[in-house]
Amino acid sequence: MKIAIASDHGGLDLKEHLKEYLQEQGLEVLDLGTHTAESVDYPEYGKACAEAVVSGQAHRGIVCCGTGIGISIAANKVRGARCALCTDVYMAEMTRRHNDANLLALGGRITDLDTAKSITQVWLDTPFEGGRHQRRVDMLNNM
Ligand SMILES: O=C(CO)[C@H](O)[C@H](O)[C@H](O)COP(=O)(O)O
Repeated sequence: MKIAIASDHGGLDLKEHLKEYLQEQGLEVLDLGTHTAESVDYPEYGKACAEAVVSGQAHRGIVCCGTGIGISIAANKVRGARCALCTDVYMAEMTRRHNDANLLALGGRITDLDTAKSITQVWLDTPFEGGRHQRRVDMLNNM
């Protein structure tokens, strides 16, 4: 599986650690930046990551900013993106089971690395349930 990953400066450290974590598992990572601690604008990075997923360049995407909020808002502006900001593993599980979330947002200033790794693992491993949830995802996709 190929994972696109992007962050602003507030999510940079978390992005770098998660990139390493994903690569250790043999996953291919498409790193869309940012690459330095210089202040940048999260909309650009959220958009780039969501576009990589929606276009099929990557299977899934992970976006990080300080809280995960701004960059998730940006990603969700891209048609076909279903980006879920998760702060615990239950949210990660449910957003895969019910929302078929194709992007995960995390906050580098609010979620510690071990928790972020657990969230990421559950989000990677949990399948979409389909059924009644497919109808709702179709509604989201048609908005
Ligand atoms: O978008 C955000 C708030 O939800 C992110 O946390 C950003 O990383 C943050 O706004 C960046 O703030 P900074 O003061 O420019 O570092």
